[in-house]
Amino acid sequence: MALNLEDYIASIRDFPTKGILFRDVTPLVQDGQAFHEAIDRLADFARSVHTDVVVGPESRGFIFGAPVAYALGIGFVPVRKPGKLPRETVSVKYDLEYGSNELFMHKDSIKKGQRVLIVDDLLATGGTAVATARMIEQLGGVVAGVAFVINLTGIKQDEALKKYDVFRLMDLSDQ
Ligand SMILES: O=P(O)(O)OC[C@H]1O[C@H](OP(=O)(O)OP(=O)(O)O)[C@H](O)[C@@H]1O
Ligand SMILES: Nc1ncnc2[nH]cnc12
Repeated sequence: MALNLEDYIASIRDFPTKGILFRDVTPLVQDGQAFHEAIDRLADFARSVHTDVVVGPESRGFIFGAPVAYALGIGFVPVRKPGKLPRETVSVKYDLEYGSNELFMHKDSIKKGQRVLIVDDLLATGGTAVATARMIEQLGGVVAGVAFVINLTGIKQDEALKKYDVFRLMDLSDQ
């Protein structure tokens, strides 16, 4: 029988700062059956959009992205924070609620025309996903879809996400 994956998410008030309700995926990952089911369902979506390669943003995107790529027998590309990738990169700066951030990918990580699935644990403002999509497109890739374990509701999400096929395993409120 299918598990209720929402039961495996911990919610922590005022972490990492006051006013944030942190949705923690570690109980899901710690449970073999729940983790397996989450990856299977993300992998089904990946197949349905004809994914050639999976891209995952550091660091929680690695936890879900790499097993999805493995399940399909395709490659995984990490999106990293500043100062981590050793070879030639592309990068995109994006705004956070307070301040800004920059993400990087290796220049040779995506081949022209490849269908790319972005996988991450959680969609909040969409800043990370949109910045990642921009880099993929800059490299000549096609964003086949964007897949999350959790979609946070009640938060203003980047309109630029609307043009993509967005899939999530569950909706959870930001409050
Ligand atoms: O939709 P957004 O507003 O961009 O927020 C979602 C992103 O924030 C979190 O990562 P974080 O940058 O905290 O890094 P971590 O995975 O290393 O904890 C989460 O794992 C997503 O990648
Ligand atoms: N509320 C939240 N819980 C967990 N990760 C997050 N990343 C951004 N917002 C988050």
